[in-house]
Amino acid sequence: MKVDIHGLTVKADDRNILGDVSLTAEPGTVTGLIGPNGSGKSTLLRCVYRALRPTTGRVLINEDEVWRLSARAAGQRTAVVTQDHDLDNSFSVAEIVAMGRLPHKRLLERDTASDHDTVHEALARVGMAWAAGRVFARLSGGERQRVLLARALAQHTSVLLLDEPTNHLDIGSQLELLELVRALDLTVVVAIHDLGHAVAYCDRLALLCEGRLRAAGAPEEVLTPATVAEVFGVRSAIVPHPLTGRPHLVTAPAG
Ligand SMILES: Nc1ncnc2c1ncn2[C@@H]1O[C@H](COP(=O)(O)OP(=O)(O)OP(=O)(O)O)[C@@H](O)[C@H]1O
Repeated sequence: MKVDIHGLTVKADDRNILGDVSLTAEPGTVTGLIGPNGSGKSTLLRCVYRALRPTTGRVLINEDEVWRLSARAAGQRTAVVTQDHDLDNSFSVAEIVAMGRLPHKRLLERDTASDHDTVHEALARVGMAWAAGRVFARLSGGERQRVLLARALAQHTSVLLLDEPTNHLDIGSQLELLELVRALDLTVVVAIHDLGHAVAYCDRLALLCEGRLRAAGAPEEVLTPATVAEVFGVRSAIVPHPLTGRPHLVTAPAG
């Protein structure tokens, strides 16, 4: 499913925290949202997953405006992994992941054998099958992050939104998660700080700066040395990675 963002503006405290942002994420691609702290990445994602109504503008998922969909219909299309979660401390990991099945179930419908299979497949996919019976709140930050990704995968949506998914993860787990996300064949929109990861793992990038879309397109078109210097204040170059041959962004302090 395609995600179409048209003229999104969000005003708060008399200022535009997003100003007239338009962007399309095509099916089967990974779109990276990049930009300095406070540039509006999370706000943009929140508008897509209906946590925030924009002041003006629209978000369409497969031609349907998200606020015209029921919460259930929206949950069948879009899954999200964010940094802030407010989950009851006593839930087990399997119970947390099973929540991903809720948009597909009727009120008070019990979990089926197929739901259990989906939960365990999703946990296995993120390397957390061993933790199914553990208490979610007692996991490490990185383990919790992987469980929340499993919950999103168990939701079986076409669109996956990720807000800083590699936070808390060690470098091996970061690369594993990014490889997994890239192989999913979903419409993925991911807010990501690490520009090296953004270049290596995203098909397209959207660079936000003070709530405005500064540039969008292929990573090499967006992260030119001039743009990186202007927006982030560092020198940069995109070079072939010595180990993988993939494009790789290297940075150095401004000279
Ligand atoms: N509800 C709100 N009321 C007022 N200002 C807000 C609100 N939500 C976000 N902001 C402000 O909007 C700006 C954009 O915030 P947002 O969290 O979208 O940025 P971000 O690019 O995700 O930042 P970071 O990289 O630091 O996570 C920030 O200046 C933030 O303080």
